[in-house]
Amino acid sequence: MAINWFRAVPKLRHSEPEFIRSHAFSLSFSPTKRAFSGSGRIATALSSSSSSMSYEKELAAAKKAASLAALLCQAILSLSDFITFCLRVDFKNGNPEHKLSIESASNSEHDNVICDQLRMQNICLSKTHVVNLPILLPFKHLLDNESAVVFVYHLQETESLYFNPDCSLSRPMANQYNLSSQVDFSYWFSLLQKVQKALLQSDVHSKSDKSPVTVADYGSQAIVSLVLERELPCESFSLVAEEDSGDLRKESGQETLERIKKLVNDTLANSDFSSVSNLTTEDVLRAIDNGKSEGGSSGQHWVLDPIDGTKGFVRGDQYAIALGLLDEGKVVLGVLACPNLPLASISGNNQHSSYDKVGCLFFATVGTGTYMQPLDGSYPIKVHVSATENPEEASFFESFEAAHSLHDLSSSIAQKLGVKALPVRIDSQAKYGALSRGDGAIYLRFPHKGYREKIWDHAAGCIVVTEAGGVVADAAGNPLDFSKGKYLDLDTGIIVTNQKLMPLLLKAVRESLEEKLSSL
Ligand SMILES: Nc1ncnc2c1ncn2[C@@H]1O[C@H](COP(=O)(O)O)[C@@H](O)[C@H]1OP(=O)(O)O
Ligand SMILES: [Mg+2]
Repeated sequence: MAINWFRAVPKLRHSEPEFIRSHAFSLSFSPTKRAFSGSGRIATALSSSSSSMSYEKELAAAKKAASLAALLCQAILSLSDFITFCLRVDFKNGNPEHKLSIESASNSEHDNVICDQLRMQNICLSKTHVVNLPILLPFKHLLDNESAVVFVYHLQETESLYFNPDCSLSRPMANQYNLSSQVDFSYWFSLLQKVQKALLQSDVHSKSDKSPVTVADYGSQAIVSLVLERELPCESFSLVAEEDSGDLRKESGQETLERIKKLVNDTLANSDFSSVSNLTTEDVLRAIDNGKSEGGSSGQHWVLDPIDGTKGFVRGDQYAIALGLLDEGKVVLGVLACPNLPLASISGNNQHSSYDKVGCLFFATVGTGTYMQPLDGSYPIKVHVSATENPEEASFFESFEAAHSLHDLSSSIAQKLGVKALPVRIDSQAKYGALSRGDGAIYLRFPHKGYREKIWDHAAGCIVVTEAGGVVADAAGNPLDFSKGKYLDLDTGIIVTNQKLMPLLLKAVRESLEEKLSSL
């Protein structure tokens, strides 16, 4: 039995009559489900928060926009004519120069170029072969590197093979294929040597303008921009976003633009925005270019990363659609859609989860806490950062990509703190989401010298963590300043943890940075 809780029209900052009518809602509490439910567009948000109504309208629009963009990205990932195969060889020696990455689209020039090159090497590599190819080779001999990771993709299947310096395979791959380090890799060694030669000879590792990530990036930005504009009609709508339409307006961008238009229209047609789904290419370009704002310290600015963690997206791992709202230079609202993030904990200590349910939406408004909602639309729950005071129990997150953050420095900091667990390496602001629900207790990010952090890479994540009780700071302990335009003014790194661990973490960071400096 559901108890009728109340029926109300929320107090609004902007009081358009039409808006008020459409946002009247009813809210009920079900003792059996122990949850609120409701009708009306912001009932879900209200069921989880009643203390501050000021950003409800924006939050509802942002959740909708991010969820739709996530849907678009997932749809793109599942399109068979986009990702027929992708072979990526990533040398884990911390040197970004040593990367070899192929993205390919069916019947595209890339497929043909790769296959031609391989044929010249007497390797007949059809798409099926690529998919079934268990690339088991000792990269150590091949490239004289410490270790290597090879990813083979086909549609949504992703297999990650970890090779250790002794040529053995790391789990779970070894288990999956029932292999041991005694397996003779010599055949694969010679095959892959040829594959590598072919790949290096072919000029295919430039980003294709038809690559799924390009289409998803632009498509996601167009959708978020359209939904926000539609839901929040306001003269001073301002969006600071990563992409602009420059390349799409060129002759060479026309085919990609058509694909984006179709995917955006299809996504909108299947949503409650079906009335906006007949967009022309000009509409799409205009929506993308809405994101040209520079941000700053006055007024309101939406901040969007349409696909944060593009490397993870291509690899089939973690990525996020990250949307924040700045009000007078402060982040007041954040939504993170993480389509591949398991609902269960991904902490280094969680050995048991099968991760069969994925897709999380994290959202927070200032002063009301952080909520996590499965992307399938079921009820949100309030989340909190880990309460641990003991660094030995704390597992920590860092970038998957060694090129994005100094793994050695994180390892030195973790060692000083006495952290026992291995680092959890995942892409994108999904790290902030996972941290906000206590999967791990620390996030360390130390980009290589010269890299400038952008506001869209941290705005949403920052409020999601702080509203869950965490602290986000630069390496000196200062809060991040989002009021300076597109960039964060940082020259060190970003550290995140709970309030109790922050003093210890800051001390370890300071000592490790000093050691690093003195060793130069
Ligand atoms: N050299 C770099 N150093 C640090 N971060 C980078 C670098 N290059 C790109 N990024 C950005 O880091 C973010 C992903 O970080 P993480 O390693 O945590 O997944 C992305 O926003 C990515 O940009 P982009 O969004 O353009 O791919
Ligand atoms: Mg990003």
